[in-house]
Amino acid sequence: MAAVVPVITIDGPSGAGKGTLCKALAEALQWHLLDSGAIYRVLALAALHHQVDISAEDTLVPLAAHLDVHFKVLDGQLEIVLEGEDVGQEIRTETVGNTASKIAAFPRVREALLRRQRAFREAPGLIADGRDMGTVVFADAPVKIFLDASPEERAHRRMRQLQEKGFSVNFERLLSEIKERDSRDRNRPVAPLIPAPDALVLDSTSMTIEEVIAQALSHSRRILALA
Ligand SMILES: Nc1ncnc2c1ncn2[C@@H]1O[C@H](COP(=O)(O)OP(=O)(O)O)[C@@H](O)[C@H]1O
Ligand SMILES: Nc1ccn([C@@H]2O[C@H](COP(=O)(O)OP(=O)(O)O)[C@@H](O)[C@H]2O)c(=O)n1
Repeated sequence: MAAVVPVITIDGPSGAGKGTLCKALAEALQWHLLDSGAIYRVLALAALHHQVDISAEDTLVPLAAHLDVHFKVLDGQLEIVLEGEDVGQEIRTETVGNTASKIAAFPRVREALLRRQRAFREAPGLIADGRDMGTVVFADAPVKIFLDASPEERAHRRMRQLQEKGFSVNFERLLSEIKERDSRDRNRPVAPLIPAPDALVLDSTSMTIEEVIAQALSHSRRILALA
């Protein structure tokens, strides 16, 4: 029987540091990486491009099922290609993030993206970044981490990150968007954002990136009995 490929799931709200932690874990362990939020963001962008009504689940489901998206690594950089176009930058705006959060509340949209996400599980292992990685998509994962931080800290982090990318941002608006998105992600009936019962919960509000990485790595190594 083929060995089950191990998965480390990292779930949590926007700006908690999931992407940063996942990249560091993937590099340290030389494992594959799934940014599931990018898939929801690409779907949101496709819906906006095609002027699909984002409140209509019936029209979003076929779009999700046939989404023409490819993830390519070029010169060590991840390219996200939607219908032949690199959309790596375009999907990072808060407008796209908010739209993603709205369409992610539809159960059949989530269902249509399940197989695509599970296909990332390849040897030697996968680091999976999202909201429902440990509760739904990879519920059998041996290592689950729920990364959190206060909304204010997350809004500060997001503001600095967006400013570095050249976007102009308003802190108060960002904070209220983060709170609105949190509430939608936590309160939806399907795959809500909650820690899996067997997840290690890390509150990174007062932790440096290095501390978060060190704790996550030692927890993972202990469970997976890695050197
Ligand atoms: N512990 C931390 N302390 C300070 N800044 C952090 C920390 N973790 C991540 N960041 C920064 O916060 C921003 C958001 O992190 P990111 O990994 O994109 O979050 P997420 O994927 O959860 O939305 C990035 O600019 C990142 O460098
Ligand atoms: N596994 C996932 C990943 C993202 N999402 C949705 O997609 C949106 C964008 O995800 P993201 O991970 O890129 O967001 P950030 O945490 O980077 O802001 C989230 O607000 C969620 O609503 C989800 O529902 N399930």
